[in-house]
Amino acid sequence: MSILDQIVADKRQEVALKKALIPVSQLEQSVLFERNTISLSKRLKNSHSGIIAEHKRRSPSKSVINNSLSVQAVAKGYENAGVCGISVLTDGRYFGGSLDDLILARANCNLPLLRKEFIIDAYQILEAKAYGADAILLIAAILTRDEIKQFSKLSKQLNLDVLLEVHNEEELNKSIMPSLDMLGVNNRNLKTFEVNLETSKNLSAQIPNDFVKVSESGISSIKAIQTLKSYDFKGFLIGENFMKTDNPGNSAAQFIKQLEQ
Ligand SMILES: O=C(O)c1ccccc1NCC(=O)[C@H](O)[C@H](O)COP(=O)(O)O
Repeated sequence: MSILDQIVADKRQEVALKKALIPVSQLEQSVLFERNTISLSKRLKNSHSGIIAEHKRRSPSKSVINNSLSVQAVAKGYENAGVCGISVLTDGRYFGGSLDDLILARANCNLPLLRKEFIIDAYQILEAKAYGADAILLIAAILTRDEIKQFSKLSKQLNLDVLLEVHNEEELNKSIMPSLDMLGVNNRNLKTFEVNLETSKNLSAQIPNDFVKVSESGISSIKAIQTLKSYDFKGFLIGENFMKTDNPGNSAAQFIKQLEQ
């Protein structure tokens, strides 16, 4: 079984348990459920840097990245740096994240927040809204076309932006539909963890221009962003490169300063 299959199997158990413990009616009573969301895709369209900075403590490919910082400090640091949005990993078992991280990030910044999660059930989209997200991630590798349609339509009803993630042409072809806002190309193969920025470059021309193009994973240089921009990418999702430092906000600020020069 690949690690991705294992993550999804664990996620199904976790979601079943949560649904039994916290009913949808309770999620809908959250004060954040009625909040006006901020569109990440619109911000990216109008941004020069296009940086979506990630809060990431650890990962299956790198184990520990940074366990010593508070999500509050990281979110404030990223906001001060001028990033476009923040991605908050909420998976606990493999990434050391939680929904508490999402709500704490929400309380400490006014940026669009992406709930970075392995979404396999509509319940998790309601959770995202209840805990302060503005956007959700859908991963084509773990969903059928019908699920992508159902989940993205629900997200639009809740005013959440949708970032659909693909890694190859087959996933892209099965996924294209009007209820998506952003098309993300993950440079990391989630089955082997191999990272290659050529993946974004090779898929770009096949992504219709109606979608904001986002390149994800393995981005660690200004040169890489400049090259990806020439392939029409407007968003750049960066986790480890910022989080491995003592001050992710400062690292993001330096990055953005160099991009603006
Ligand atoms: O990061 C991993 O090792 C990983 C493994 C299995 C599934 C997903 C994984 N990462 C999620 C992400 O998409 C990244 O955190 C995100 O794109 C940022 O990547 P990076 O800048 O390389 O930290």
